[in-house]
Amino acid sequence: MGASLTELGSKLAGLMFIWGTIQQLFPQILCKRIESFWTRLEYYFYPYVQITINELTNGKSNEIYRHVDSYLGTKSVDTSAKYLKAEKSENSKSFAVILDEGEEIIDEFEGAIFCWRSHNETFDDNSQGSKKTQPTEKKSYTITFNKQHREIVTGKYLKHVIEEGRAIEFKNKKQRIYCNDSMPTWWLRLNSMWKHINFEHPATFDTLAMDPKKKAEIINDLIAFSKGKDYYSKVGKAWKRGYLLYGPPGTGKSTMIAAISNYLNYDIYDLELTTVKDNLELKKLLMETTSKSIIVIEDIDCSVDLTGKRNKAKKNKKKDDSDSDSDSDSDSNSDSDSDSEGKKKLTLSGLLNFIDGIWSACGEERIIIFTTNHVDKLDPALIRRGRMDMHIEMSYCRYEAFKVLAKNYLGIDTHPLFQEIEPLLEEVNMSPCDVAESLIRKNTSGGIEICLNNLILALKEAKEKAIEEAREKEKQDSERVKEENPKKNKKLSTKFYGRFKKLFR
Ligand SMILES: Nc1ncnc2c1ncn2[C@@H]1O[C@H](COP(=O)(O)OP(=O)(O)OP(=O)(O)O)[C@@H](O)[C@H]1O
Ligand SMILES: [Mg+2]
Repeated sequence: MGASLTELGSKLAGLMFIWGTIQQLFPQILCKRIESFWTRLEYYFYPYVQITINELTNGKSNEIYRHVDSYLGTKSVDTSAKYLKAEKSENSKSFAVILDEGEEIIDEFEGAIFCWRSHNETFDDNSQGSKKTQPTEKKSYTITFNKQHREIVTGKYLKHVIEEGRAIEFKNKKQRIYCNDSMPTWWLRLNSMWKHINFEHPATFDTLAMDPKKKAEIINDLIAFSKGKDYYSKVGKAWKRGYLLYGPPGTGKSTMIAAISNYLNYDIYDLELTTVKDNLELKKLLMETTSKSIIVIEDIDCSVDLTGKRNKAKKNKKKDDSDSDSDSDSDSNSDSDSDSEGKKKLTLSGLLNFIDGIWSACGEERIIIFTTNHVDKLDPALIRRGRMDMHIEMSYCRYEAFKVLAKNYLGIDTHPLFQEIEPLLEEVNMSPCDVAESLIRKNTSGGIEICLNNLILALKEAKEKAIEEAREKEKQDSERVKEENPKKNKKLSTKFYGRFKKLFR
């Protein structure tokens, strides 16, 4: 097809030359007649249409060109094209193979054939008005197809190419982690409120130690979310999802965020609430986040005092009207939002609006994650379902989670010492972080067995310590009860003594 098109092109160029000569020789009316006849002839004999996609339009980069580039990059590897180029951009994880100048690719879509050709013209540019001309490159792609497929191209095919290209770019793009910093106002007027670096955390769901059922549930939820564009628009909900990760220190909450980011290839916006001045700044920060991203607020219980004011408001309300119920929704919070000096500041209702207010729908496909060590300290409105859709408990390391760590750190699926470790892990509350610490010593101390024995020792010590602490606590509690209610205790003991006597009389 490519060769026939080239031949036809050169024949047409010849005919155009003849046409130019005719135009000079014959009067205008005759020329018009010949022109319309020529158009009909051309339409009959040359049934192809061509669309050009330039790299630059009006001096700016053309987004469609980039998507076509990515799309053809994947196609070019399994075609007969001989001259290909390998390129890697700064923001890409891997290199891309693209067509070299003049190469052709035949693509098929819904039974129609499309011929893509890459062009690279170099010309002397003196558009700046300077005497010296600059050699400038003009890159483009042309797509040639039979005119009967015009509707497929404009209706479906180009859309398909752009979407596929965009998906390839997204898959190859390097993830970034953004953080907000306190900056002077003049700086923020000129720059973004977020600073970023590339995110290269090695955590994945495979290396994350947790109950496999729970892990599968989370992965399925993430898949459903990332493919849920149509569903969310059908039910009329903003395309976002909230996850609350809670559990003791070292149980993998931050690691889970990295695993989610790597799984979905989303950027992370690590929101530091303590540097946010007020609700307006929070809103601006939200507006500067992009789609396909994770907004994270770590240790939300310690970030700012979001619960204090609310509790105060509740207490006052209770005082005024002891019968009335205290509502736990954001609306009830508005009174407590302005502080006593009337200054605007960051409030709980500001944060609630950030999560699911009307502004939260700017941008789409976003995940919001809160982490905390103390879930009970959080305001119920902040974590109610719909805001934090999935509550995930990151718990101490049990046997199933240990097996993942053993595989990661020691490269083993089973070992005779596992039999001894299993019951200990069910009894002892040890975080995956501490278990990993025993296993990571493999390189310095030698063998697998030594690592496992170290772990057994650590578990036994932790068990002893826990028993000791429980005993101590029991002792303290009973002493406190005795101190607090000596009379009551006396009464109770005489009462029980009386009954006891009755029973055994
Ligand atoms: N579930 C886990 N799976 C794999 N590694 C884990 C897990 N939990 C902890 N680790 C290891 O322990 C280290 C600390 O974990 P991480 O920072 O994710 O804990 P955290 O729950 O966020 O703790 P904190 O509450 O103190 O922020 C990590 O570097 C990771 O290697
Ligand atoms: Mg953490």
